[in-house]
Amino acid sequence: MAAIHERAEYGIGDFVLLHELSLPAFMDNLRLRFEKGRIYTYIGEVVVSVNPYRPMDIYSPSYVQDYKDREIFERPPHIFALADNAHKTMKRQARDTCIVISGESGSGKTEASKIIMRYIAAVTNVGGQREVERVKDVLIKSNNILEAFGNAKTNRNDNSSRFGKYMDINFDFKGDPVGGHINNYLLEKSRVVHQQEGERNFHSFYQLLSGAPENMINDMNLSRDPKAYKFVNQGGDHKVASLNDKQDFRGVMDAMKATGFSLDEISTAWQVVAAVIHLGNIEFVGEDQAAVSDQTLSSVIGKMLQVSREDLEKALCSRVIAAGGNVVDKHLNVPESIYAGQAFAKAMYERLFSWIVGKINDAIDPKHGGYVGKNTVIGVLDIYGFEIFDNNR
Ligand SMILES: Nc1ncnc2c1ncn2[C@@H]1O[C@H](COP(=O)(O)OP(=O)(O)OP(=O)(O)O)[C@@H](O)[C@H]1O
Repeated sequence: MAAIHERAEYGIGDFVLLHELSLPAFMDNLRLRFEKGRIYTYIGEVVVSVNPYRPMDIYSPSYVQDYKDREIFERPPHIFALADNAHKTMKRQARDTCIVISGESGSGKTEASKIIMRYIAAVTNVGGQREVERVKDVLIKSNNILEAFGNAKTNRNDNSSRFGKYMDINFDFKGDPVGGHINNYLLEKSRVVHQQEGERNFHSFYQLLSGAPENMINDMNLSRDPKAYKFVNQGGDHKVASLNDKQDFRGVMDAMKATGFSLDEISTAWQVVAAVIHLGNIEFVGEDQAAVSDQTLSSVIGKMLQVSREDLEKALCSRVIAAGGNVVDKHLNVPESIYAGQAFAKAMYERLFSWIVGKINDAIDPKHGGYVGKNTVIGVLDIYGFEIFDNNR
């Protein structure tokens, strides 16, 4: 049992063995263990994890070896044991397994899912097959891309996932990863046009502004200062000490290339981000019939989206109505056009995100590497945490 491997001073390693089953006893044990640097505690086969908010030297290769092919209660509580158990069960019983990670925002769910993936990557493919290495590489690198476009700084977490993720990793009969699939759901698209005090838009916007090379910035008619753009400056200070947007931009570019995005596709993705940034600054004039006030700006956005200025303005300032078999364009007034612009920005960004996830899925589709045999999956559900907003949109 877990307790055998840890001295009493570290508290009880499995809550099932607590002498008294009460909330205070539970919390006292959790606190004691945390103070002694033990962030993981079991409740049977469930792992309770307390976010240390500091790097811990407990994920190195020697720890991987300590947990590899062991039974869950053989070693002190660790998320590696859970990952190993899922992998072993799947292999031994040829049965699909699922790991559910839940907790409030900032509690460490996404980090936990990455630790699980890195553990699985470390203990598989002893044979060194190239395709398995490629799949593992894409699975790990795709996190950079997903986080750039789907994570944001919130008041609770500098790198908060603003979408839910369910990821399947497919394994062959030997237990080596041969592919995967990511289901994303409920991207918080309202953030594209509105951020609360102290929060930011998705990282991608700031990464583009600070990391893109000069010629790209010029081609997109951008200035580097987020304060110049309404959709990215509502939360106040855009600098986040724990993030390096410039460096992260390069990381995302590398990850996109490694995942199989063509240069053209990468450029298109950033152009959509630039178009959204510019869209926030569009203003409208007019009484009943709104018109875009700065046509130079609508030309720039049109260029990013490869549509004419006229078509873009029409999309923002009118809507199509079908009545009695007739289809007519109805002019919008200024508030309606502002609303249309915001809806357009949100829809475009959401589609961009889904398209990116689709591209990653193409790259890790088991059939991509020619795998046709039977496979089993480990599913990892990382569902975003609960928060209380001033305004729940
Ligand atoms: N095991 C860990 N070791 C060290 N630091 C950690 C660990 N887990 C989480 N952290 C720290 O806590 C931060 C928040 O964790 P994470 O983003 O995983 O939370 P989350 O539960 O996924 O939040 P959200 O629901 O907002 O996405 C991380 O950026 C990291 O700094």
